[in-house]
Amino acid sequence: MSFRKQPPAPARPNRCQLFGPGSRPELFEKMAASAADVINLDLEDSVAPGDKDKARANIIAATHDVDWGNKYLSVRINGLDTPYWYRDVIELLEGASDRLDQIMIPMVGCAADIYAVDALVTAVERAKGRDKKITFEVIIETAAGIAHVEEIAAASPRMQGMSLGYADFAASMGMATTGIGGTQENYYMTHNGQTDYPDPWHYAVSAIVAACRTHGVLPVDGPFGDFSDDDAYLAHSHRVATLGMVGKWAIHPKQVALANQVFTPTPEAVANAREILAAMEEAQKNGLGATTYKGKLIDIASMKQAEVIVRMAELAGAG
Ligand SMILES: CC(C)(COP(=O)(O)OP(=O)(O)OC[C@H]1O[C@@H](n2cnc3c(N)ncnc32)[C@H](O)[C@@H]1OP(=O)(O)O)[C@@H](O)C(=O)NCCC(=O)NCCSC(=O)C[C@H](O)C(=O)O
Ligand SMILES: [Mg+2]
Repeated sequence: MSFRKQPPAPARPNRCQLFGPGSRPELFEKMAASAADVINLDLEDSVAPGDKDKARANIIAATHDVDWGNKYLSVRINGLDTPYWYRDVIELLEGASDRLDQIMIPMVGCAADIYAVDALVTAVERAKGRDKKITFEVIIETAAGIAHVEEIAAASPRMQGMSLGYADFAASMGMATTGIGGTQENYYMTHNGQTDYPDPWHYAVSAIVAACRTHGVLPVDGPFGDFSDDDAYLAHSHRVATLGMVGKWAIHPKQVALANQVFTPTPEAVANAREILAAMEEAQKNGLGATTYKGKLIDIASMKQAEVIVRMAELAGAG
């Protein structure tokens, strides 16, 4: 491994991020009562242009009036190409309580976008004497965002999370689909009469995971639009969990349990991981760097893989 050790990601559960429009305050208590680890109150695309000011006021009030328990509370501001984002930042940081944990920045295309928001956030925090430093999550959802994904992951010490935004990403890349995540009807292969549907998002997911793991940021999967299809949500979530993502958005409350199911290691997976660690500990006592477990090779790298599973379970309170 490089002499530069890979920094750990933030040690907090992030299995599911439940979204809700700031223009629908009647949902806030329901979101707070959900099993989601993270709450994303939205000022961007789920809020109509005419409702931005009212949504902002609703969210600021909710940071004072709603009991969010131990959830990580995040607010998605508007993109830097809009006339709203600077008011979102200023009014949130001048008016929200210190229950606010994070600002989510959409449509990020380069490190300078993060620099701009960081400068404004830092100034208002200082002006208002806010001791609790706001963290950042970004959404990678444009061609520029994926092209510059690593500089974005490294752009600020506030960076804690990075999500893939499927709808805007597909539009920005010029993809011939209106699907939001999952396999796509026209992205298929045929051979000897057999048709398979590979994953059209694999490159973006892997690029985000690599950038995040290099810089100690949580890689998170964004929305899955068809909330009537649980099986497809689960399949998509298992794919991105296998590739290294730690959680997924829920755009409807019924998706929360599905995300928690996928991103909480099963008792069997945790037991298996712990047995691998025990087998390697025994091997190393006998001066061995590699041994077999259930008839397969395990070595020091297997310990690191097992530690990922155990750590995920511990963060989810299932360790
Ligand atoms: C998708 C929805 C518009 C559906 O709303 P609605 O029709 O009201 O839902 P239901 O009637 O099925 O509601 C059933 C019960 O659940 C409550 N509910 C609904 N939504 C939520 C929620 N988000 N959190 C908590 N509770 C919720 C209803 O009140 C009902 O409760 P009850 O009557 O007591 O049984 C709506 O779910 C919604 O707006 N979801 C969030 C959409 C959103 O935030 N979108 C932005 C993120 S995705 C995105 O922006 C794309 C991304 O950037 C990209 O580019 O890919
Ligand atoms: Mg988007």
